[in-house]
Amino acid sequence: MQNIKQSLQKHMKVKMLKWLMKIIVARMKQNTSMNFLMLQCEKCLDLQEHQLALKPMVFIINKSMLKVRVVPKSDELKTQIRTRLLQSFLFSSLDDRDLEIVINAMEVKTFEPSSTVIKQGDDGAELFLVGEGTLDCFKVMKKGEEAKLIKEYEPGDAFGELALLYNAPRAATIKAKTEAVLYSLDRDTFNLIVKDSAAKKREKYEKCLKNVKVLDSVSIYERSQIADAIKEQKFNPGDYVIKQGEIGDTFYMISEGEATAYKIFEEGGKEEEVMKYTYGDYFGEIALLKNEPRAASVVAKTDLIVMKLDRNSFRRMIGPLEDILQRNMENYKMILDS
Ligand SMILES: Nc1ncnc2c1ncn2[C@@H]1O[C@@H]2COP(=O)(O)O[C@H]2[C@H]1O
Repeated sequence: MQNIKQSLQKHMKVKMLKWLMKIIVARMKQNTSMNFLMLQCEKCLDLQEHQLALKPMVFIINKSMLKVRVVPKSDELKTQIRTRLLQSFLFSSLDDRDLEIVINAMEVKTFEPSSTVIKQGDDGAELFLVGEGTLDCFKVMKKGEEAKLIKEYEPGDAFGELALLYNAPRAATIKAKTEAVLYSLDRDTFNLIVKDSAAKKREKYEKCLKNVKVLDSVSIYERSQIADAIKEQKFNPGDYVIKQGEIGDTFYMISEGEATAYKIFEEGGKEEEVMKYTYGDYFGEIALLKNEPRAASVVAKTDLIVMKLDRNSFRRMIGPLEDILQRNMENYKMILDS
């Protein structure tokens, strides 16, 4: 208790400290949930003034009180887990401190080829991150039907998050295809560190992604995975999002505003408008599909917000839509030829 008090002292005034210590003691006595404690903190604190103090404070409380799970492991293993976590979309928005907690809590589990890791319909209490090996995901779409193979997992992919996010039974069956080394994360640590930000991100971007026409054929589940991988960027009118001739590593979808594409057709020539983009449109795919420099510039016409995917996410999420993208690329030619 003294430790908690000392750590908290660094972050807040005496009055607030007294109040917070009261809550902590009450929480200890009643075993109140962390969410309840957070709610009380948010209600009672003037967030404007104390927003900065809130995060370190909650972190300290979490660490001190929830006895954050630590599974002892070597530095080498920690580095291996970190590498995989950084490849995973689900964990992409965690800061270093949260990553450290997740790494500490993870447990290594190995599975023989053909063994079942998760069974559709079961209760689930852990999420898995693939360290090594590949796995298959099967789903029974309608009662009485055979399970269909819907997905393959490779190192850096995470699965088993739905049961934890939505307190639902396992939505699919996952079987090891090769020998698999998995890092399992327990429900409590997931709830504490990953759940809120992951759920908010999915909710926010799933809505915008529904308006991206090229993703019409993508399943609801795949759309939520794209949401995990998205990074957002804002531009002012006149800003260049993409410059013709540059190397490109990013795919863009517009969630707000408008943009215009310009192309210089011959050396020393002027930029000519070739395309207009609005809400739900995408651009930046040619450089990624063809491994060529940017074929045109794209400039923000209004205030612009884009959802970005990097090359790796694009390959894994949008790559299967290559046919549609190629067909759409033909449209550019038609516009330019007409
Ligand atoms: N189309 C899909 N529908 C539901 N779950 C899927 C699908 N594709 C992959 N999965 C994964 O399969 C996992 C099964 O366990 P969960 O329901 O906890 O979480 C699920 C997802 O991580």
